[in-house]
This record gives sequence, C-alpha cells and structure tokens, in this order.
Amino acid sequence: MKPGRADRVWSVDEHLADILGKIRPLEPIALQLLDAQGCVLTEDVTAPAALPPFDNSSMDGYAVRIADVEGASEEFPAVLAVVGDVAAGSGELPAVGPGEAARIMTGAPLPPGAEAVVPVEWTDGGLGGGPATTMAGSGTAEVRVHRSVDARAHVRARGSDVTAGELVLPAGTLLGPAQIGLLAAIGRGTVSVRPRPRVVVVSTGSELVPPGESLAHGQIHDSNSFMLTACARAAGALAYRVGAVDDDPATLRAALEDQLVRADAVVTSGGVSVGAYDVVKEALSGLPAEEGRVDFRRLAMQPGKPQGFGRIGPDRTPLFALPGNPVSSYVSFELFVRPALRALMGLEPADRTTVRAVCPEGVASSPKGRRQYLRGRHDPATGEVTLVGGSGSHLVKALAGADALIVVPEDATSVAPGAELDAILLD
Ligand SMILES: Nc1nc2c(c(=O)[nH]1)N[C@H]1C(S)=C(S)[C@@H](COP(=O)(O)OP(=O)(O)OC[C@H]3O[C@@H](n4cnc5c(N)ncnc54)[C@H](O)[C@@H]3O)O[C@H]1N2
Ligand code: MOO
Repeated sequence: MKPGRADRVWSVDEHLADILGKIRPLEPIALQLLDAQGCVLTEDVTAPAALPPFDNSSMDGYAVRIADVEGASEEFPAVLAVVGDVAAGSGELPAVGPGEAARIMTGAPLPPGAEAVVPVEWTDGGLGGGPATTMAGSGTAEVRVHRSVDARAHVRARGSDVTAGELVLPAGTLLGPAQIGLLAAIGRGTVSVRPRPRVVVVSTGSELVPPGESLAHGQIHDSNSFMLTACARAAGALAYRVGAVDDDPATLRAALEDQLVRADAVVTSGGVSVGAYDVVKEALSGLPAEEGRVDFRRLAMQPGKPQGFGRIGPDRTPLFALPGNPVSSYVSFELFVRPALRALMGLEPADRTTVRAVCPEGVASSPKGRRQYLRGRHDPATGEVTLVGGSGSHLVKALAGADALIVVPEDATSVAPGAELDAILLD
C-alpha cells in the first residue's frame, strides 16, 4: 500500500479514521426537554433550588408531635384532636399544637409544629375502630394513634435529594428518560444539547420504483432508501428519505443542492462502482474546490468495496456515497455512517458490542485480502454464531434474519468449523 497512490486499496480502519477525522460535532442548540431525549448535554446543569423544596410526608397519615404519641399502642392509643387536612399542593397549613394532629397526604408539606408522620395504618383513621386501611374518615374530630414514631419519621427532608446550587448533570451527559425527569423536577424547560443530525438519504438508479408501485421488466423496488433512512433513525438521527434519483449526474447534483439546506449529513446509495452509469461517482468526482470534495475509493472489505466520502456545499456537509447492493449499503452504514452520526451528536463513535463467538459450520471461502462481514445469528446462551444466508450482497431476506455481523479477517481465506470469530451484535 503506497500512500499517495490514488487507486490504492484502503483498509476498513483507515477509511473510518479518515471519516471521523473530518467530522466535527454539531453546534449546541437549546431544545425543549422531550426534543433533547437521546442528545448529549453541552452545559453543566445546576439546581436553582433544593429538591424536595420543602419537608413533606412520604405517607398518607397524620402529622403529629412525637411526645404526644410516645408509648402509644393499640390497647392504649394516643387520642389526638384533628385540627386540619393537608393535601399535596396545600399552601395554607394548620399549626399542630400539643395533643393535636393534622391529616396529611403523601407529598403534602409538613405543617408547622408537627415533627413526624404516623401512617394511617398505625391509627384508627378517625373512625374509632381497629387499624385503618385508608384515609377514608375525613372531617373526624379525633384520631387514635396506635404506635409511637421517631422524630422525622416518614418525612422527606427539604434538600434530601438535591441541594440548591448543586451540579446535577455535567456537560457530556447523555439524556435518557431519568435525566429528562430530573431536569423537569428542578424546573428546567429547555437545555443546551448537541442536536440530532438531520440526514438526507438519496438513492440512485433508473431501475428503482417505490414500494407500492408495480414493476416493469428490469425494474426493482427501491429498498435502500427505506433501509438507510431507518438505519439513520436507529442511530439517533432525524432522517429524510428522498425518492430515487435517475442515473443522470445533473439531476443528482440538482437534487443534492436542493437537499443541502436541511442536511447535516447526506447518504447516497448506488452509482459508485465502475459501471457505465455510475451516477454518484460521475456527479461528485472532481468537484470544483469551492463546492467541496468527495473521494471515491476501494476498500479491503466484502461487501462494501466501493465507497465514496467527502464534504460538499457551502457548509462542507459530510456525504457518504454507499454502494448500491443492499447488503453492501447496510454494512457500509453500520461501519462508517453510524459512527459518524454519533460523532456529530457528540457521542462516542463506536457503540456496538463485539464478542468472540464459535462458528460451528466455519466459512468455506472468504476473499483474500478483504475483511468479510457475513450475516449471522448469535446465541448468547451457547456463545455460538451461525451463518444466515450466503455472502451475496443482494440477500436482503438473510440480512433481515440476522442479528450479528460475523467478521472474517483479511488474512483468512476460509475458517475451520468450530473456530472463533468476532461477531458484531446488531440491534
Ligand atoms: N466490473 C465490476 N463490477 C462491479 C464491481 C467491480 O469492482 N467491478 N463492484 C461490485 C460491487 S462489490 C458492488 S457493491 C457494486 C456497487 O455498485 P454501485 O454502487 O455502483 O451500485 P449500482 O450499480 O447502482 O447497484 C448495484 C446493485 O444494487 C441494486 N440497487 C441499487 N440501488 C438500490 C436500491 N435503492 N434499492 C434496492 N437495490 C438497489 C442495483 O439494482 C444493483 O443490483 O458494484 C459491483 N459491480
Ligand atoms: O463489495 Mo460489494 O459491496 O461486495 O457487494
């Protein structure tokens, strides 16, 4: 491999490194909480106030003074005058004096004078019978308490979760459901995050017809644009599918120009090989410097040998020109586009788990000098991975039945039955 030779074969790792070296994370923007789900925080978030903001009850029951219930039992209950009712959200609180209690609900502020909460099950609920099971007896004048409590029992202290001014989420945090909940709890309506990249997916090929329409002889349904749009969504992006563009470079260039305004990345499929109508290559090779640059290269992999990558347009939007064979497109997305989209979001590019797995049937033949990615099913119970379908890059049914990519190294031309291989686990 001689650096500088335009037609040299690139390794998978070199191609990925070249892509990631040219990707910059997207500029942060302020998003509403739910729009920020799955995004990376770009600010340190501190709590403006304590959480809980006030001492409150963790049980439905009675707010009491502890001296009043000392030694209480079912046989010798403490009889207390009920001076009021405190619901969650109550603003006005009855003061609890000696010999008094206030009915209190979970989450309601502890009224002044009260030192603890007795759960309703430890009282007669104001009904004069045995232990209560609910807070049914509203408006009763007195309550019999059957047990003593320690100071602060069943009280959630102000600031016991978060103190005012505390750093609750540092910049770099990935916002999942629990983090979104915390932000809402401290009163944040918007946060600064790296947004999801907007990915435009364009398929190319005059033979392509949208699903739902009938095929003339020689035509096929455009599956790649759907699959790649779904791949982009699964990677966390906002993806826009553009219908298939004919094998005409001017039409493709015009379509890309139109789409660039809404794209943080562009993915094309097809037209990157050596055929007479390889439209993507024709439209994007040798662009004038002011329009950007896309490099087309051959990779030491199978499927996915022909690839293009570059940056185009005024914002130098990354463009991934993937091969048209459906499995080649899928594998290329998985290996190169998914990490790049994650890098745009400020995430660690690599997120898939790779395991060593026994391949009981082995691999009869693998292309010399190319890293092969075969489709497989991984059984975590046995640690085995079995092949699904053959190596043909048109086999979409096998792809749909796979949950792993089996990696056959560049130097292997076959793999003995029972040997171990890397398996990349898919969603
Ligand atoms: N003489 C050579 N021929 C080919 C070579 C080569 O080195 N020398 N490489 C082969 C490899 S490997 C691949 S991969 C493909 C890549 O070709 P293109 O990227 O130019 O893709 P197309 O020719 O446009 O299509 C290939 C194949 O995939 C089907 N296709 C394309 N788009 C879609 C779509 N949106 N949905 C479903 N199927 C699609 C298309 O009909 C073709 O069958 O080149 C090999 N040839
Ligand atoms: O390398 Mo192509 O991508 O095998 O089918």
